[in-house]
Amino acid sequence: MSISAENLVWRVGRKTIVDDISFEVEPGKVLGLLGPNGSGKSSLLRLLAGLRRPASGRVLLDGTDIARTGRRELARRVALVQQHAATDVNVSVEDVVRLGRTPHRGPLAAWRPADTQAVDTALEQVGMTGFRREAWQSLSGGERQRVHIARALAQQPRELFLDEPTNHLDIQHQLDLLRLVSQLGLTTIVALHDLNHAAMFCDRLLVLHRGQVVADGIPADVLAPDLLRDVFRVDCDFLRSDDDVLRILFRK
Ligand SMILES: Nc1ncnc2c1ncn2[C@@H]1O[C@H](COP(=O)(O)OP(=O)(O)OP(=O)(O)O)[C@@H](O)[C@H]1O
Repeated sequence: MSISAENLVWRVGRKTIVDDISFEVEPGKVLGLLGPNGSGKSSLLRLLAGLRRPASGRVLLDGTDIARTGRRELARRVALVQQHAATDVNVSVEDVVRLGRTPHRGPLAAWRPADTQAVDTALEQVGMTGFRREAWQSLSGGERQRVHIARALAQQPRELFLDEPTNHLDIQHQLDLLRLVSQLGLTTIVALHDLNHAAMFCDRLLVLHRGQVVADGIPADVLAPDLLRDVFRVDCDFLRSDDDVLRILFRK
């Protein structure tokens, strides 16, 4: 397994936000994290990336507990793009993406051709090469989102965690981004709200409700009418497209 969570629990005060969550992701697969607002998706991603310590349970990367992995080593291996990721003003797009190289470089190490290559490739992958000299603060919300993803890709992680990466993007860029993510070959965990996108681009889905896993499986099994009614409070019909992908039609 690339990454696994074992009985993860995270609390704030007396409130249990992540409640005994376990799952595994095979190398190179895309796991979609679904759930209503406040169900614990972002909290779980932060635990997986080592930004929060679980109250109990553990996160394993190739069988090693991340609590025993150094911060730098972890940063070379996993990248998290958070919602509303902030970046300092007065920097260029390229500067932001170059930050992704930090875990790979020593404190006084010279910038290497491999670093330039990683930055160039990452900008290209998200379609932002033409913006590299632009000021960060001049970008639209969607462009900023793509640059943050480029920074994560420049990190050249093996595990990529994305928290609602499409939420500022127009429909073309939403589809481009999810297509890119699904083709990278990285072990990816992506929190999404669009259930159709989850069905199109994820190998597996994990559905959270009130901090617990209520479904785990392939999209065709997980996205069932009962689950959508009970967890998301919506009624819907299902179709199969010509390319055999599930399509959810929401009722008015
Ligand atoms: N640091 C914190 N302190 C207090 N409560 C928190 C903290 N972080 C998260 N929570 C609470 O935990 C619950 C889950 O939040 P989380 O952001 O993980 O959910 P989510 O599924 O990502 O939601 P959304 O879809 O709205 O982004 C929410 O009720 C939130 O208010």
